[in-house]
Amino acid sequence: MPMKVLIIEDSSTNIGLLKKLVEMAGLEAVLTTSLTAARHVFIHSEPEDYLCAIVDYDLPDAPHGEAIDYAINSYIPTIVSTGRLDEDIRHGVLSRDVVDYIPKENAQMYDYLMRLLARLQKNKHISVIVVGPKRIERKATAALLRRHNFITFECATAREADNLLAEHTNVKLLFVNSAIEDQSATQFVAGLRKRYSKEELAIVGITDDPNSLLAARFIKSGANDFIGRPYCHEEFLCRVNQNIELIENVETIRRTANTDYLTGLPNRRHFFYTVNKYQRNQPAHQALALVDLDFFKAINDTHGHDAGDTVLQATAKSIALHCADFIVARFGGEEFCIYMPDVSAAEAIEAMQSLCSIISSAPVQFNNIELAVTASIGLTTIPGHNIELMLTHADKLLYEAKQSGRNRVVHDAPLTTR
Ligand SMILES: Nc1nc2c(ncn2[C@@H]2O[C@H](COP(=O)(O)OP(=O)(O)OP(=O)(O)O)[C@@H](O)[C@H]2O)c(=O)[nH]1
Repeated sequence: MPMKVLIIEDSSTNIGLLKKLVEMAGLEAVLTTSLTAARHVFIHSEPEDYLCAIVDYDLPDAPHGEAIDYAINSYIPTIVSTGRLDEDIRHGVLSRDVVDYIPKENAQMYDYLMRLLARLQKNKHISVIVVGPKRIERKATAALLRRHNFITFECATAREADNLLAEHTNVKLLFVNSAIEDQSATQFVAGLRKRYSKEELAIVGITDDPNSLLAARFIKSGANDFIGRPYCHEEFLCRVNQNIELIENVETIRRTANTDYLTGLPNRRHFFYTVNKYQRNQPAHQALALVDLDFFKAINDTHGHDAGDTVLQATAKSIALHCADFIVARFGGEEFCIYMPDVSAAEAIEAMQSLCSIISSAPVQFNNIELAVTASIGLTTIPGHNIELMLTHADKLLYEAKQSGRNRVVHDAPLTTR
């Protein structure tokens, strides 16, 4: 079920626009036109059902931001929309615990709102650690982050921060105060940088003395960024988002570079990288299979290239599902590769024979036509071979499978294991 967004807005034009934006973000818009109506709707709800509220600053029954207080006190992260933005209103908005504000007059701001909604959804899965000697300051920073839906952890020392990092895998951002007590903050940052790259973990240094040289020292020690206290909330948010987005962009580039565009399976490059990592541990058992669709050219020639693509996607799905414990990749064309670490020859033979049957017994649907598909599989199970040698062997066995009639597995396991 999609999460909800509570909209409290009295202008019918804006309410329609906000509804559309919220729905475009894959969320459910709950529309109310006054504070009274919002109270009525929300009384039957749980705060957990709501991703956030978008609240008009100035409503007929709440002219001074009272609806904002209502949403915040109901534990819903609150975004304020406002038609006027003089210094008084800006101060009135930012003195409350809001996520952000959007001035209504600017069309660009709706684009900003879309990004904010996406950000709030993603942040629910991102952890941030705040390290600093003073409890009250840590709590204030963590509260600011929680407003944006981040999962937060706080600690006083570098040692505790190390433990938190070891315990939690989805930490993407770490704030460290320059005055931590058990280690110099810059040494701590330099140590972290040996273990976590800038694209894995963003580190932001904090100092109470913005005029010190600490900013440069933090950055030179490997911090991604630096911020002085007391924070300007808007600057704080911009820096948090910028650092998280950088990490996400690198993740996207990495994922794209490692993935086959048509099937979504890992590509050849990623396959080699992963298998090499496994082989460093010299597994006692290992097997490798090359899976090649039979007469695939005929499917393209008879039904068109889109039909061929659909068959490749369906086959990739079957392989991924059936070989979830193995490392699989699309090698190119109609050829897939499966590396099976720590499985005996007998288990590998059984897994590949069953894959072969699964492919041949499930014709692929394309434009109301059933396309029969079969695959030939070359499987090598000889221990101790490196990946290149395994591929050469599997390729020869695949050739034998094709020559001896297709739709079969040919392997090199000794007779005793069969
Ligand atoms: N639709 C589609 N076709 C592709 C793609 N990549 C390669 N092909 C086609 O796959 C076909 C492979 O043909 P062949 O190498 O002759 O293999 P085959 O017809 O399966 O014959 P055997 O392997 O001997 O059973 C070629 O026609 C390629 O153009 C792709 O991404 N999509």
